[in-house]
Amino acid sequence: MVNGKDKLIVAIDTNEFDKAKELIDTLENEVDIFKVGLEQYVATRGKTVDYLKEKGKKIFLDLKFHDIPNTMQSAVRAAVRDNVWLMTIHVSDMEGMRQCALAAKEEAEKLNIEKPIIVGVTVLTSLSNKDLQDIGCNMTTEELAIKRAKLAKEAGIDGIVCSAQEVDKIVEACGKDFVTVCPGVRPAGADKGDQKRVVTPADAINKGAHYLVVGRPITKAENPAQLAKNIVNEIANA
Ligand SMILES: O=C(O)c1cc(=O)[nH]c(=O)n1[C@@H]1O[C@H](COP(=O)(O)O)[C@@H](O)[C@H]1O
Repeated sequence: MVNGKDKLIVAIDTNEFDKAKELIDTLENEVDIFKVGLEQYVATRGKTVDYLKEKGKKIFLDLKFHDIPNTMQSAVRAAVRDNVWLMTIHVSDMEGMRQCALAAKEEAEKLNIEKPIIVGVTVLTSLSNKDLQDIGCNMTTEELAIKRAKLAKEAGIDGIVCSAQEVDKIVEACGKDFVTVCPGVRPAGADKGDQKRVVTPADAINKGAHYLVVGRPITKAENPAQLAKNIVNEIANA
């Protein structure tokens, strides 16, 4: 039986530090891994990262770097120095991804600390096939996610972010040690919000996802700790 707490990542998407702190305190017994994303990081200038460190929690820094190779690798080095556990870049050109993978390794070795896991975002879970067509991409979300996962692996990135809808195909293509992080997770009957490719926690685990990212279903719940507990149990029983 898997430990649900090792698989659940809660996204603290709020633009106030006090609200983030309140959520972290409320969830501290149920959740070990928290995601600090763009909204929270920019609004609080990274203050939440410091608070999570004080609490001894694992930090997923989700800033989805995408830029020229030199800028990306330099930002990755800074994140390594901040000692985060996992971080995102976008699956982009091979040179950019290769430089990020190398930079993380070099910087961690220099500091003698554990290298953060680097994952590349394949196709956002808020996108559908039609959205891809609209921006000039004639592939399905699944085809593009698999293609990008293979590219990330070839470039030396540790894993990817994808919808659990396609995670089984990615595990098949890239192997079960290639880290898979799946947002767009919704307990049965929960509001989808802007997510289009959603999967329940149990189905995501059964399809091979290593980590599940859940935000609003927990953070907007009347009792976030209870919701987190339910999801942890659903993962463990999957
Ligand atoms: O990189 C991510 O974490 C991410 C990638 C993706 O494809 N889809 C996606 O929703 N996310 C993030 O996962 C979280 C999902 O939040 P909820 O939709 O509220 O559960 C948000 O913080 C998103 O920024």
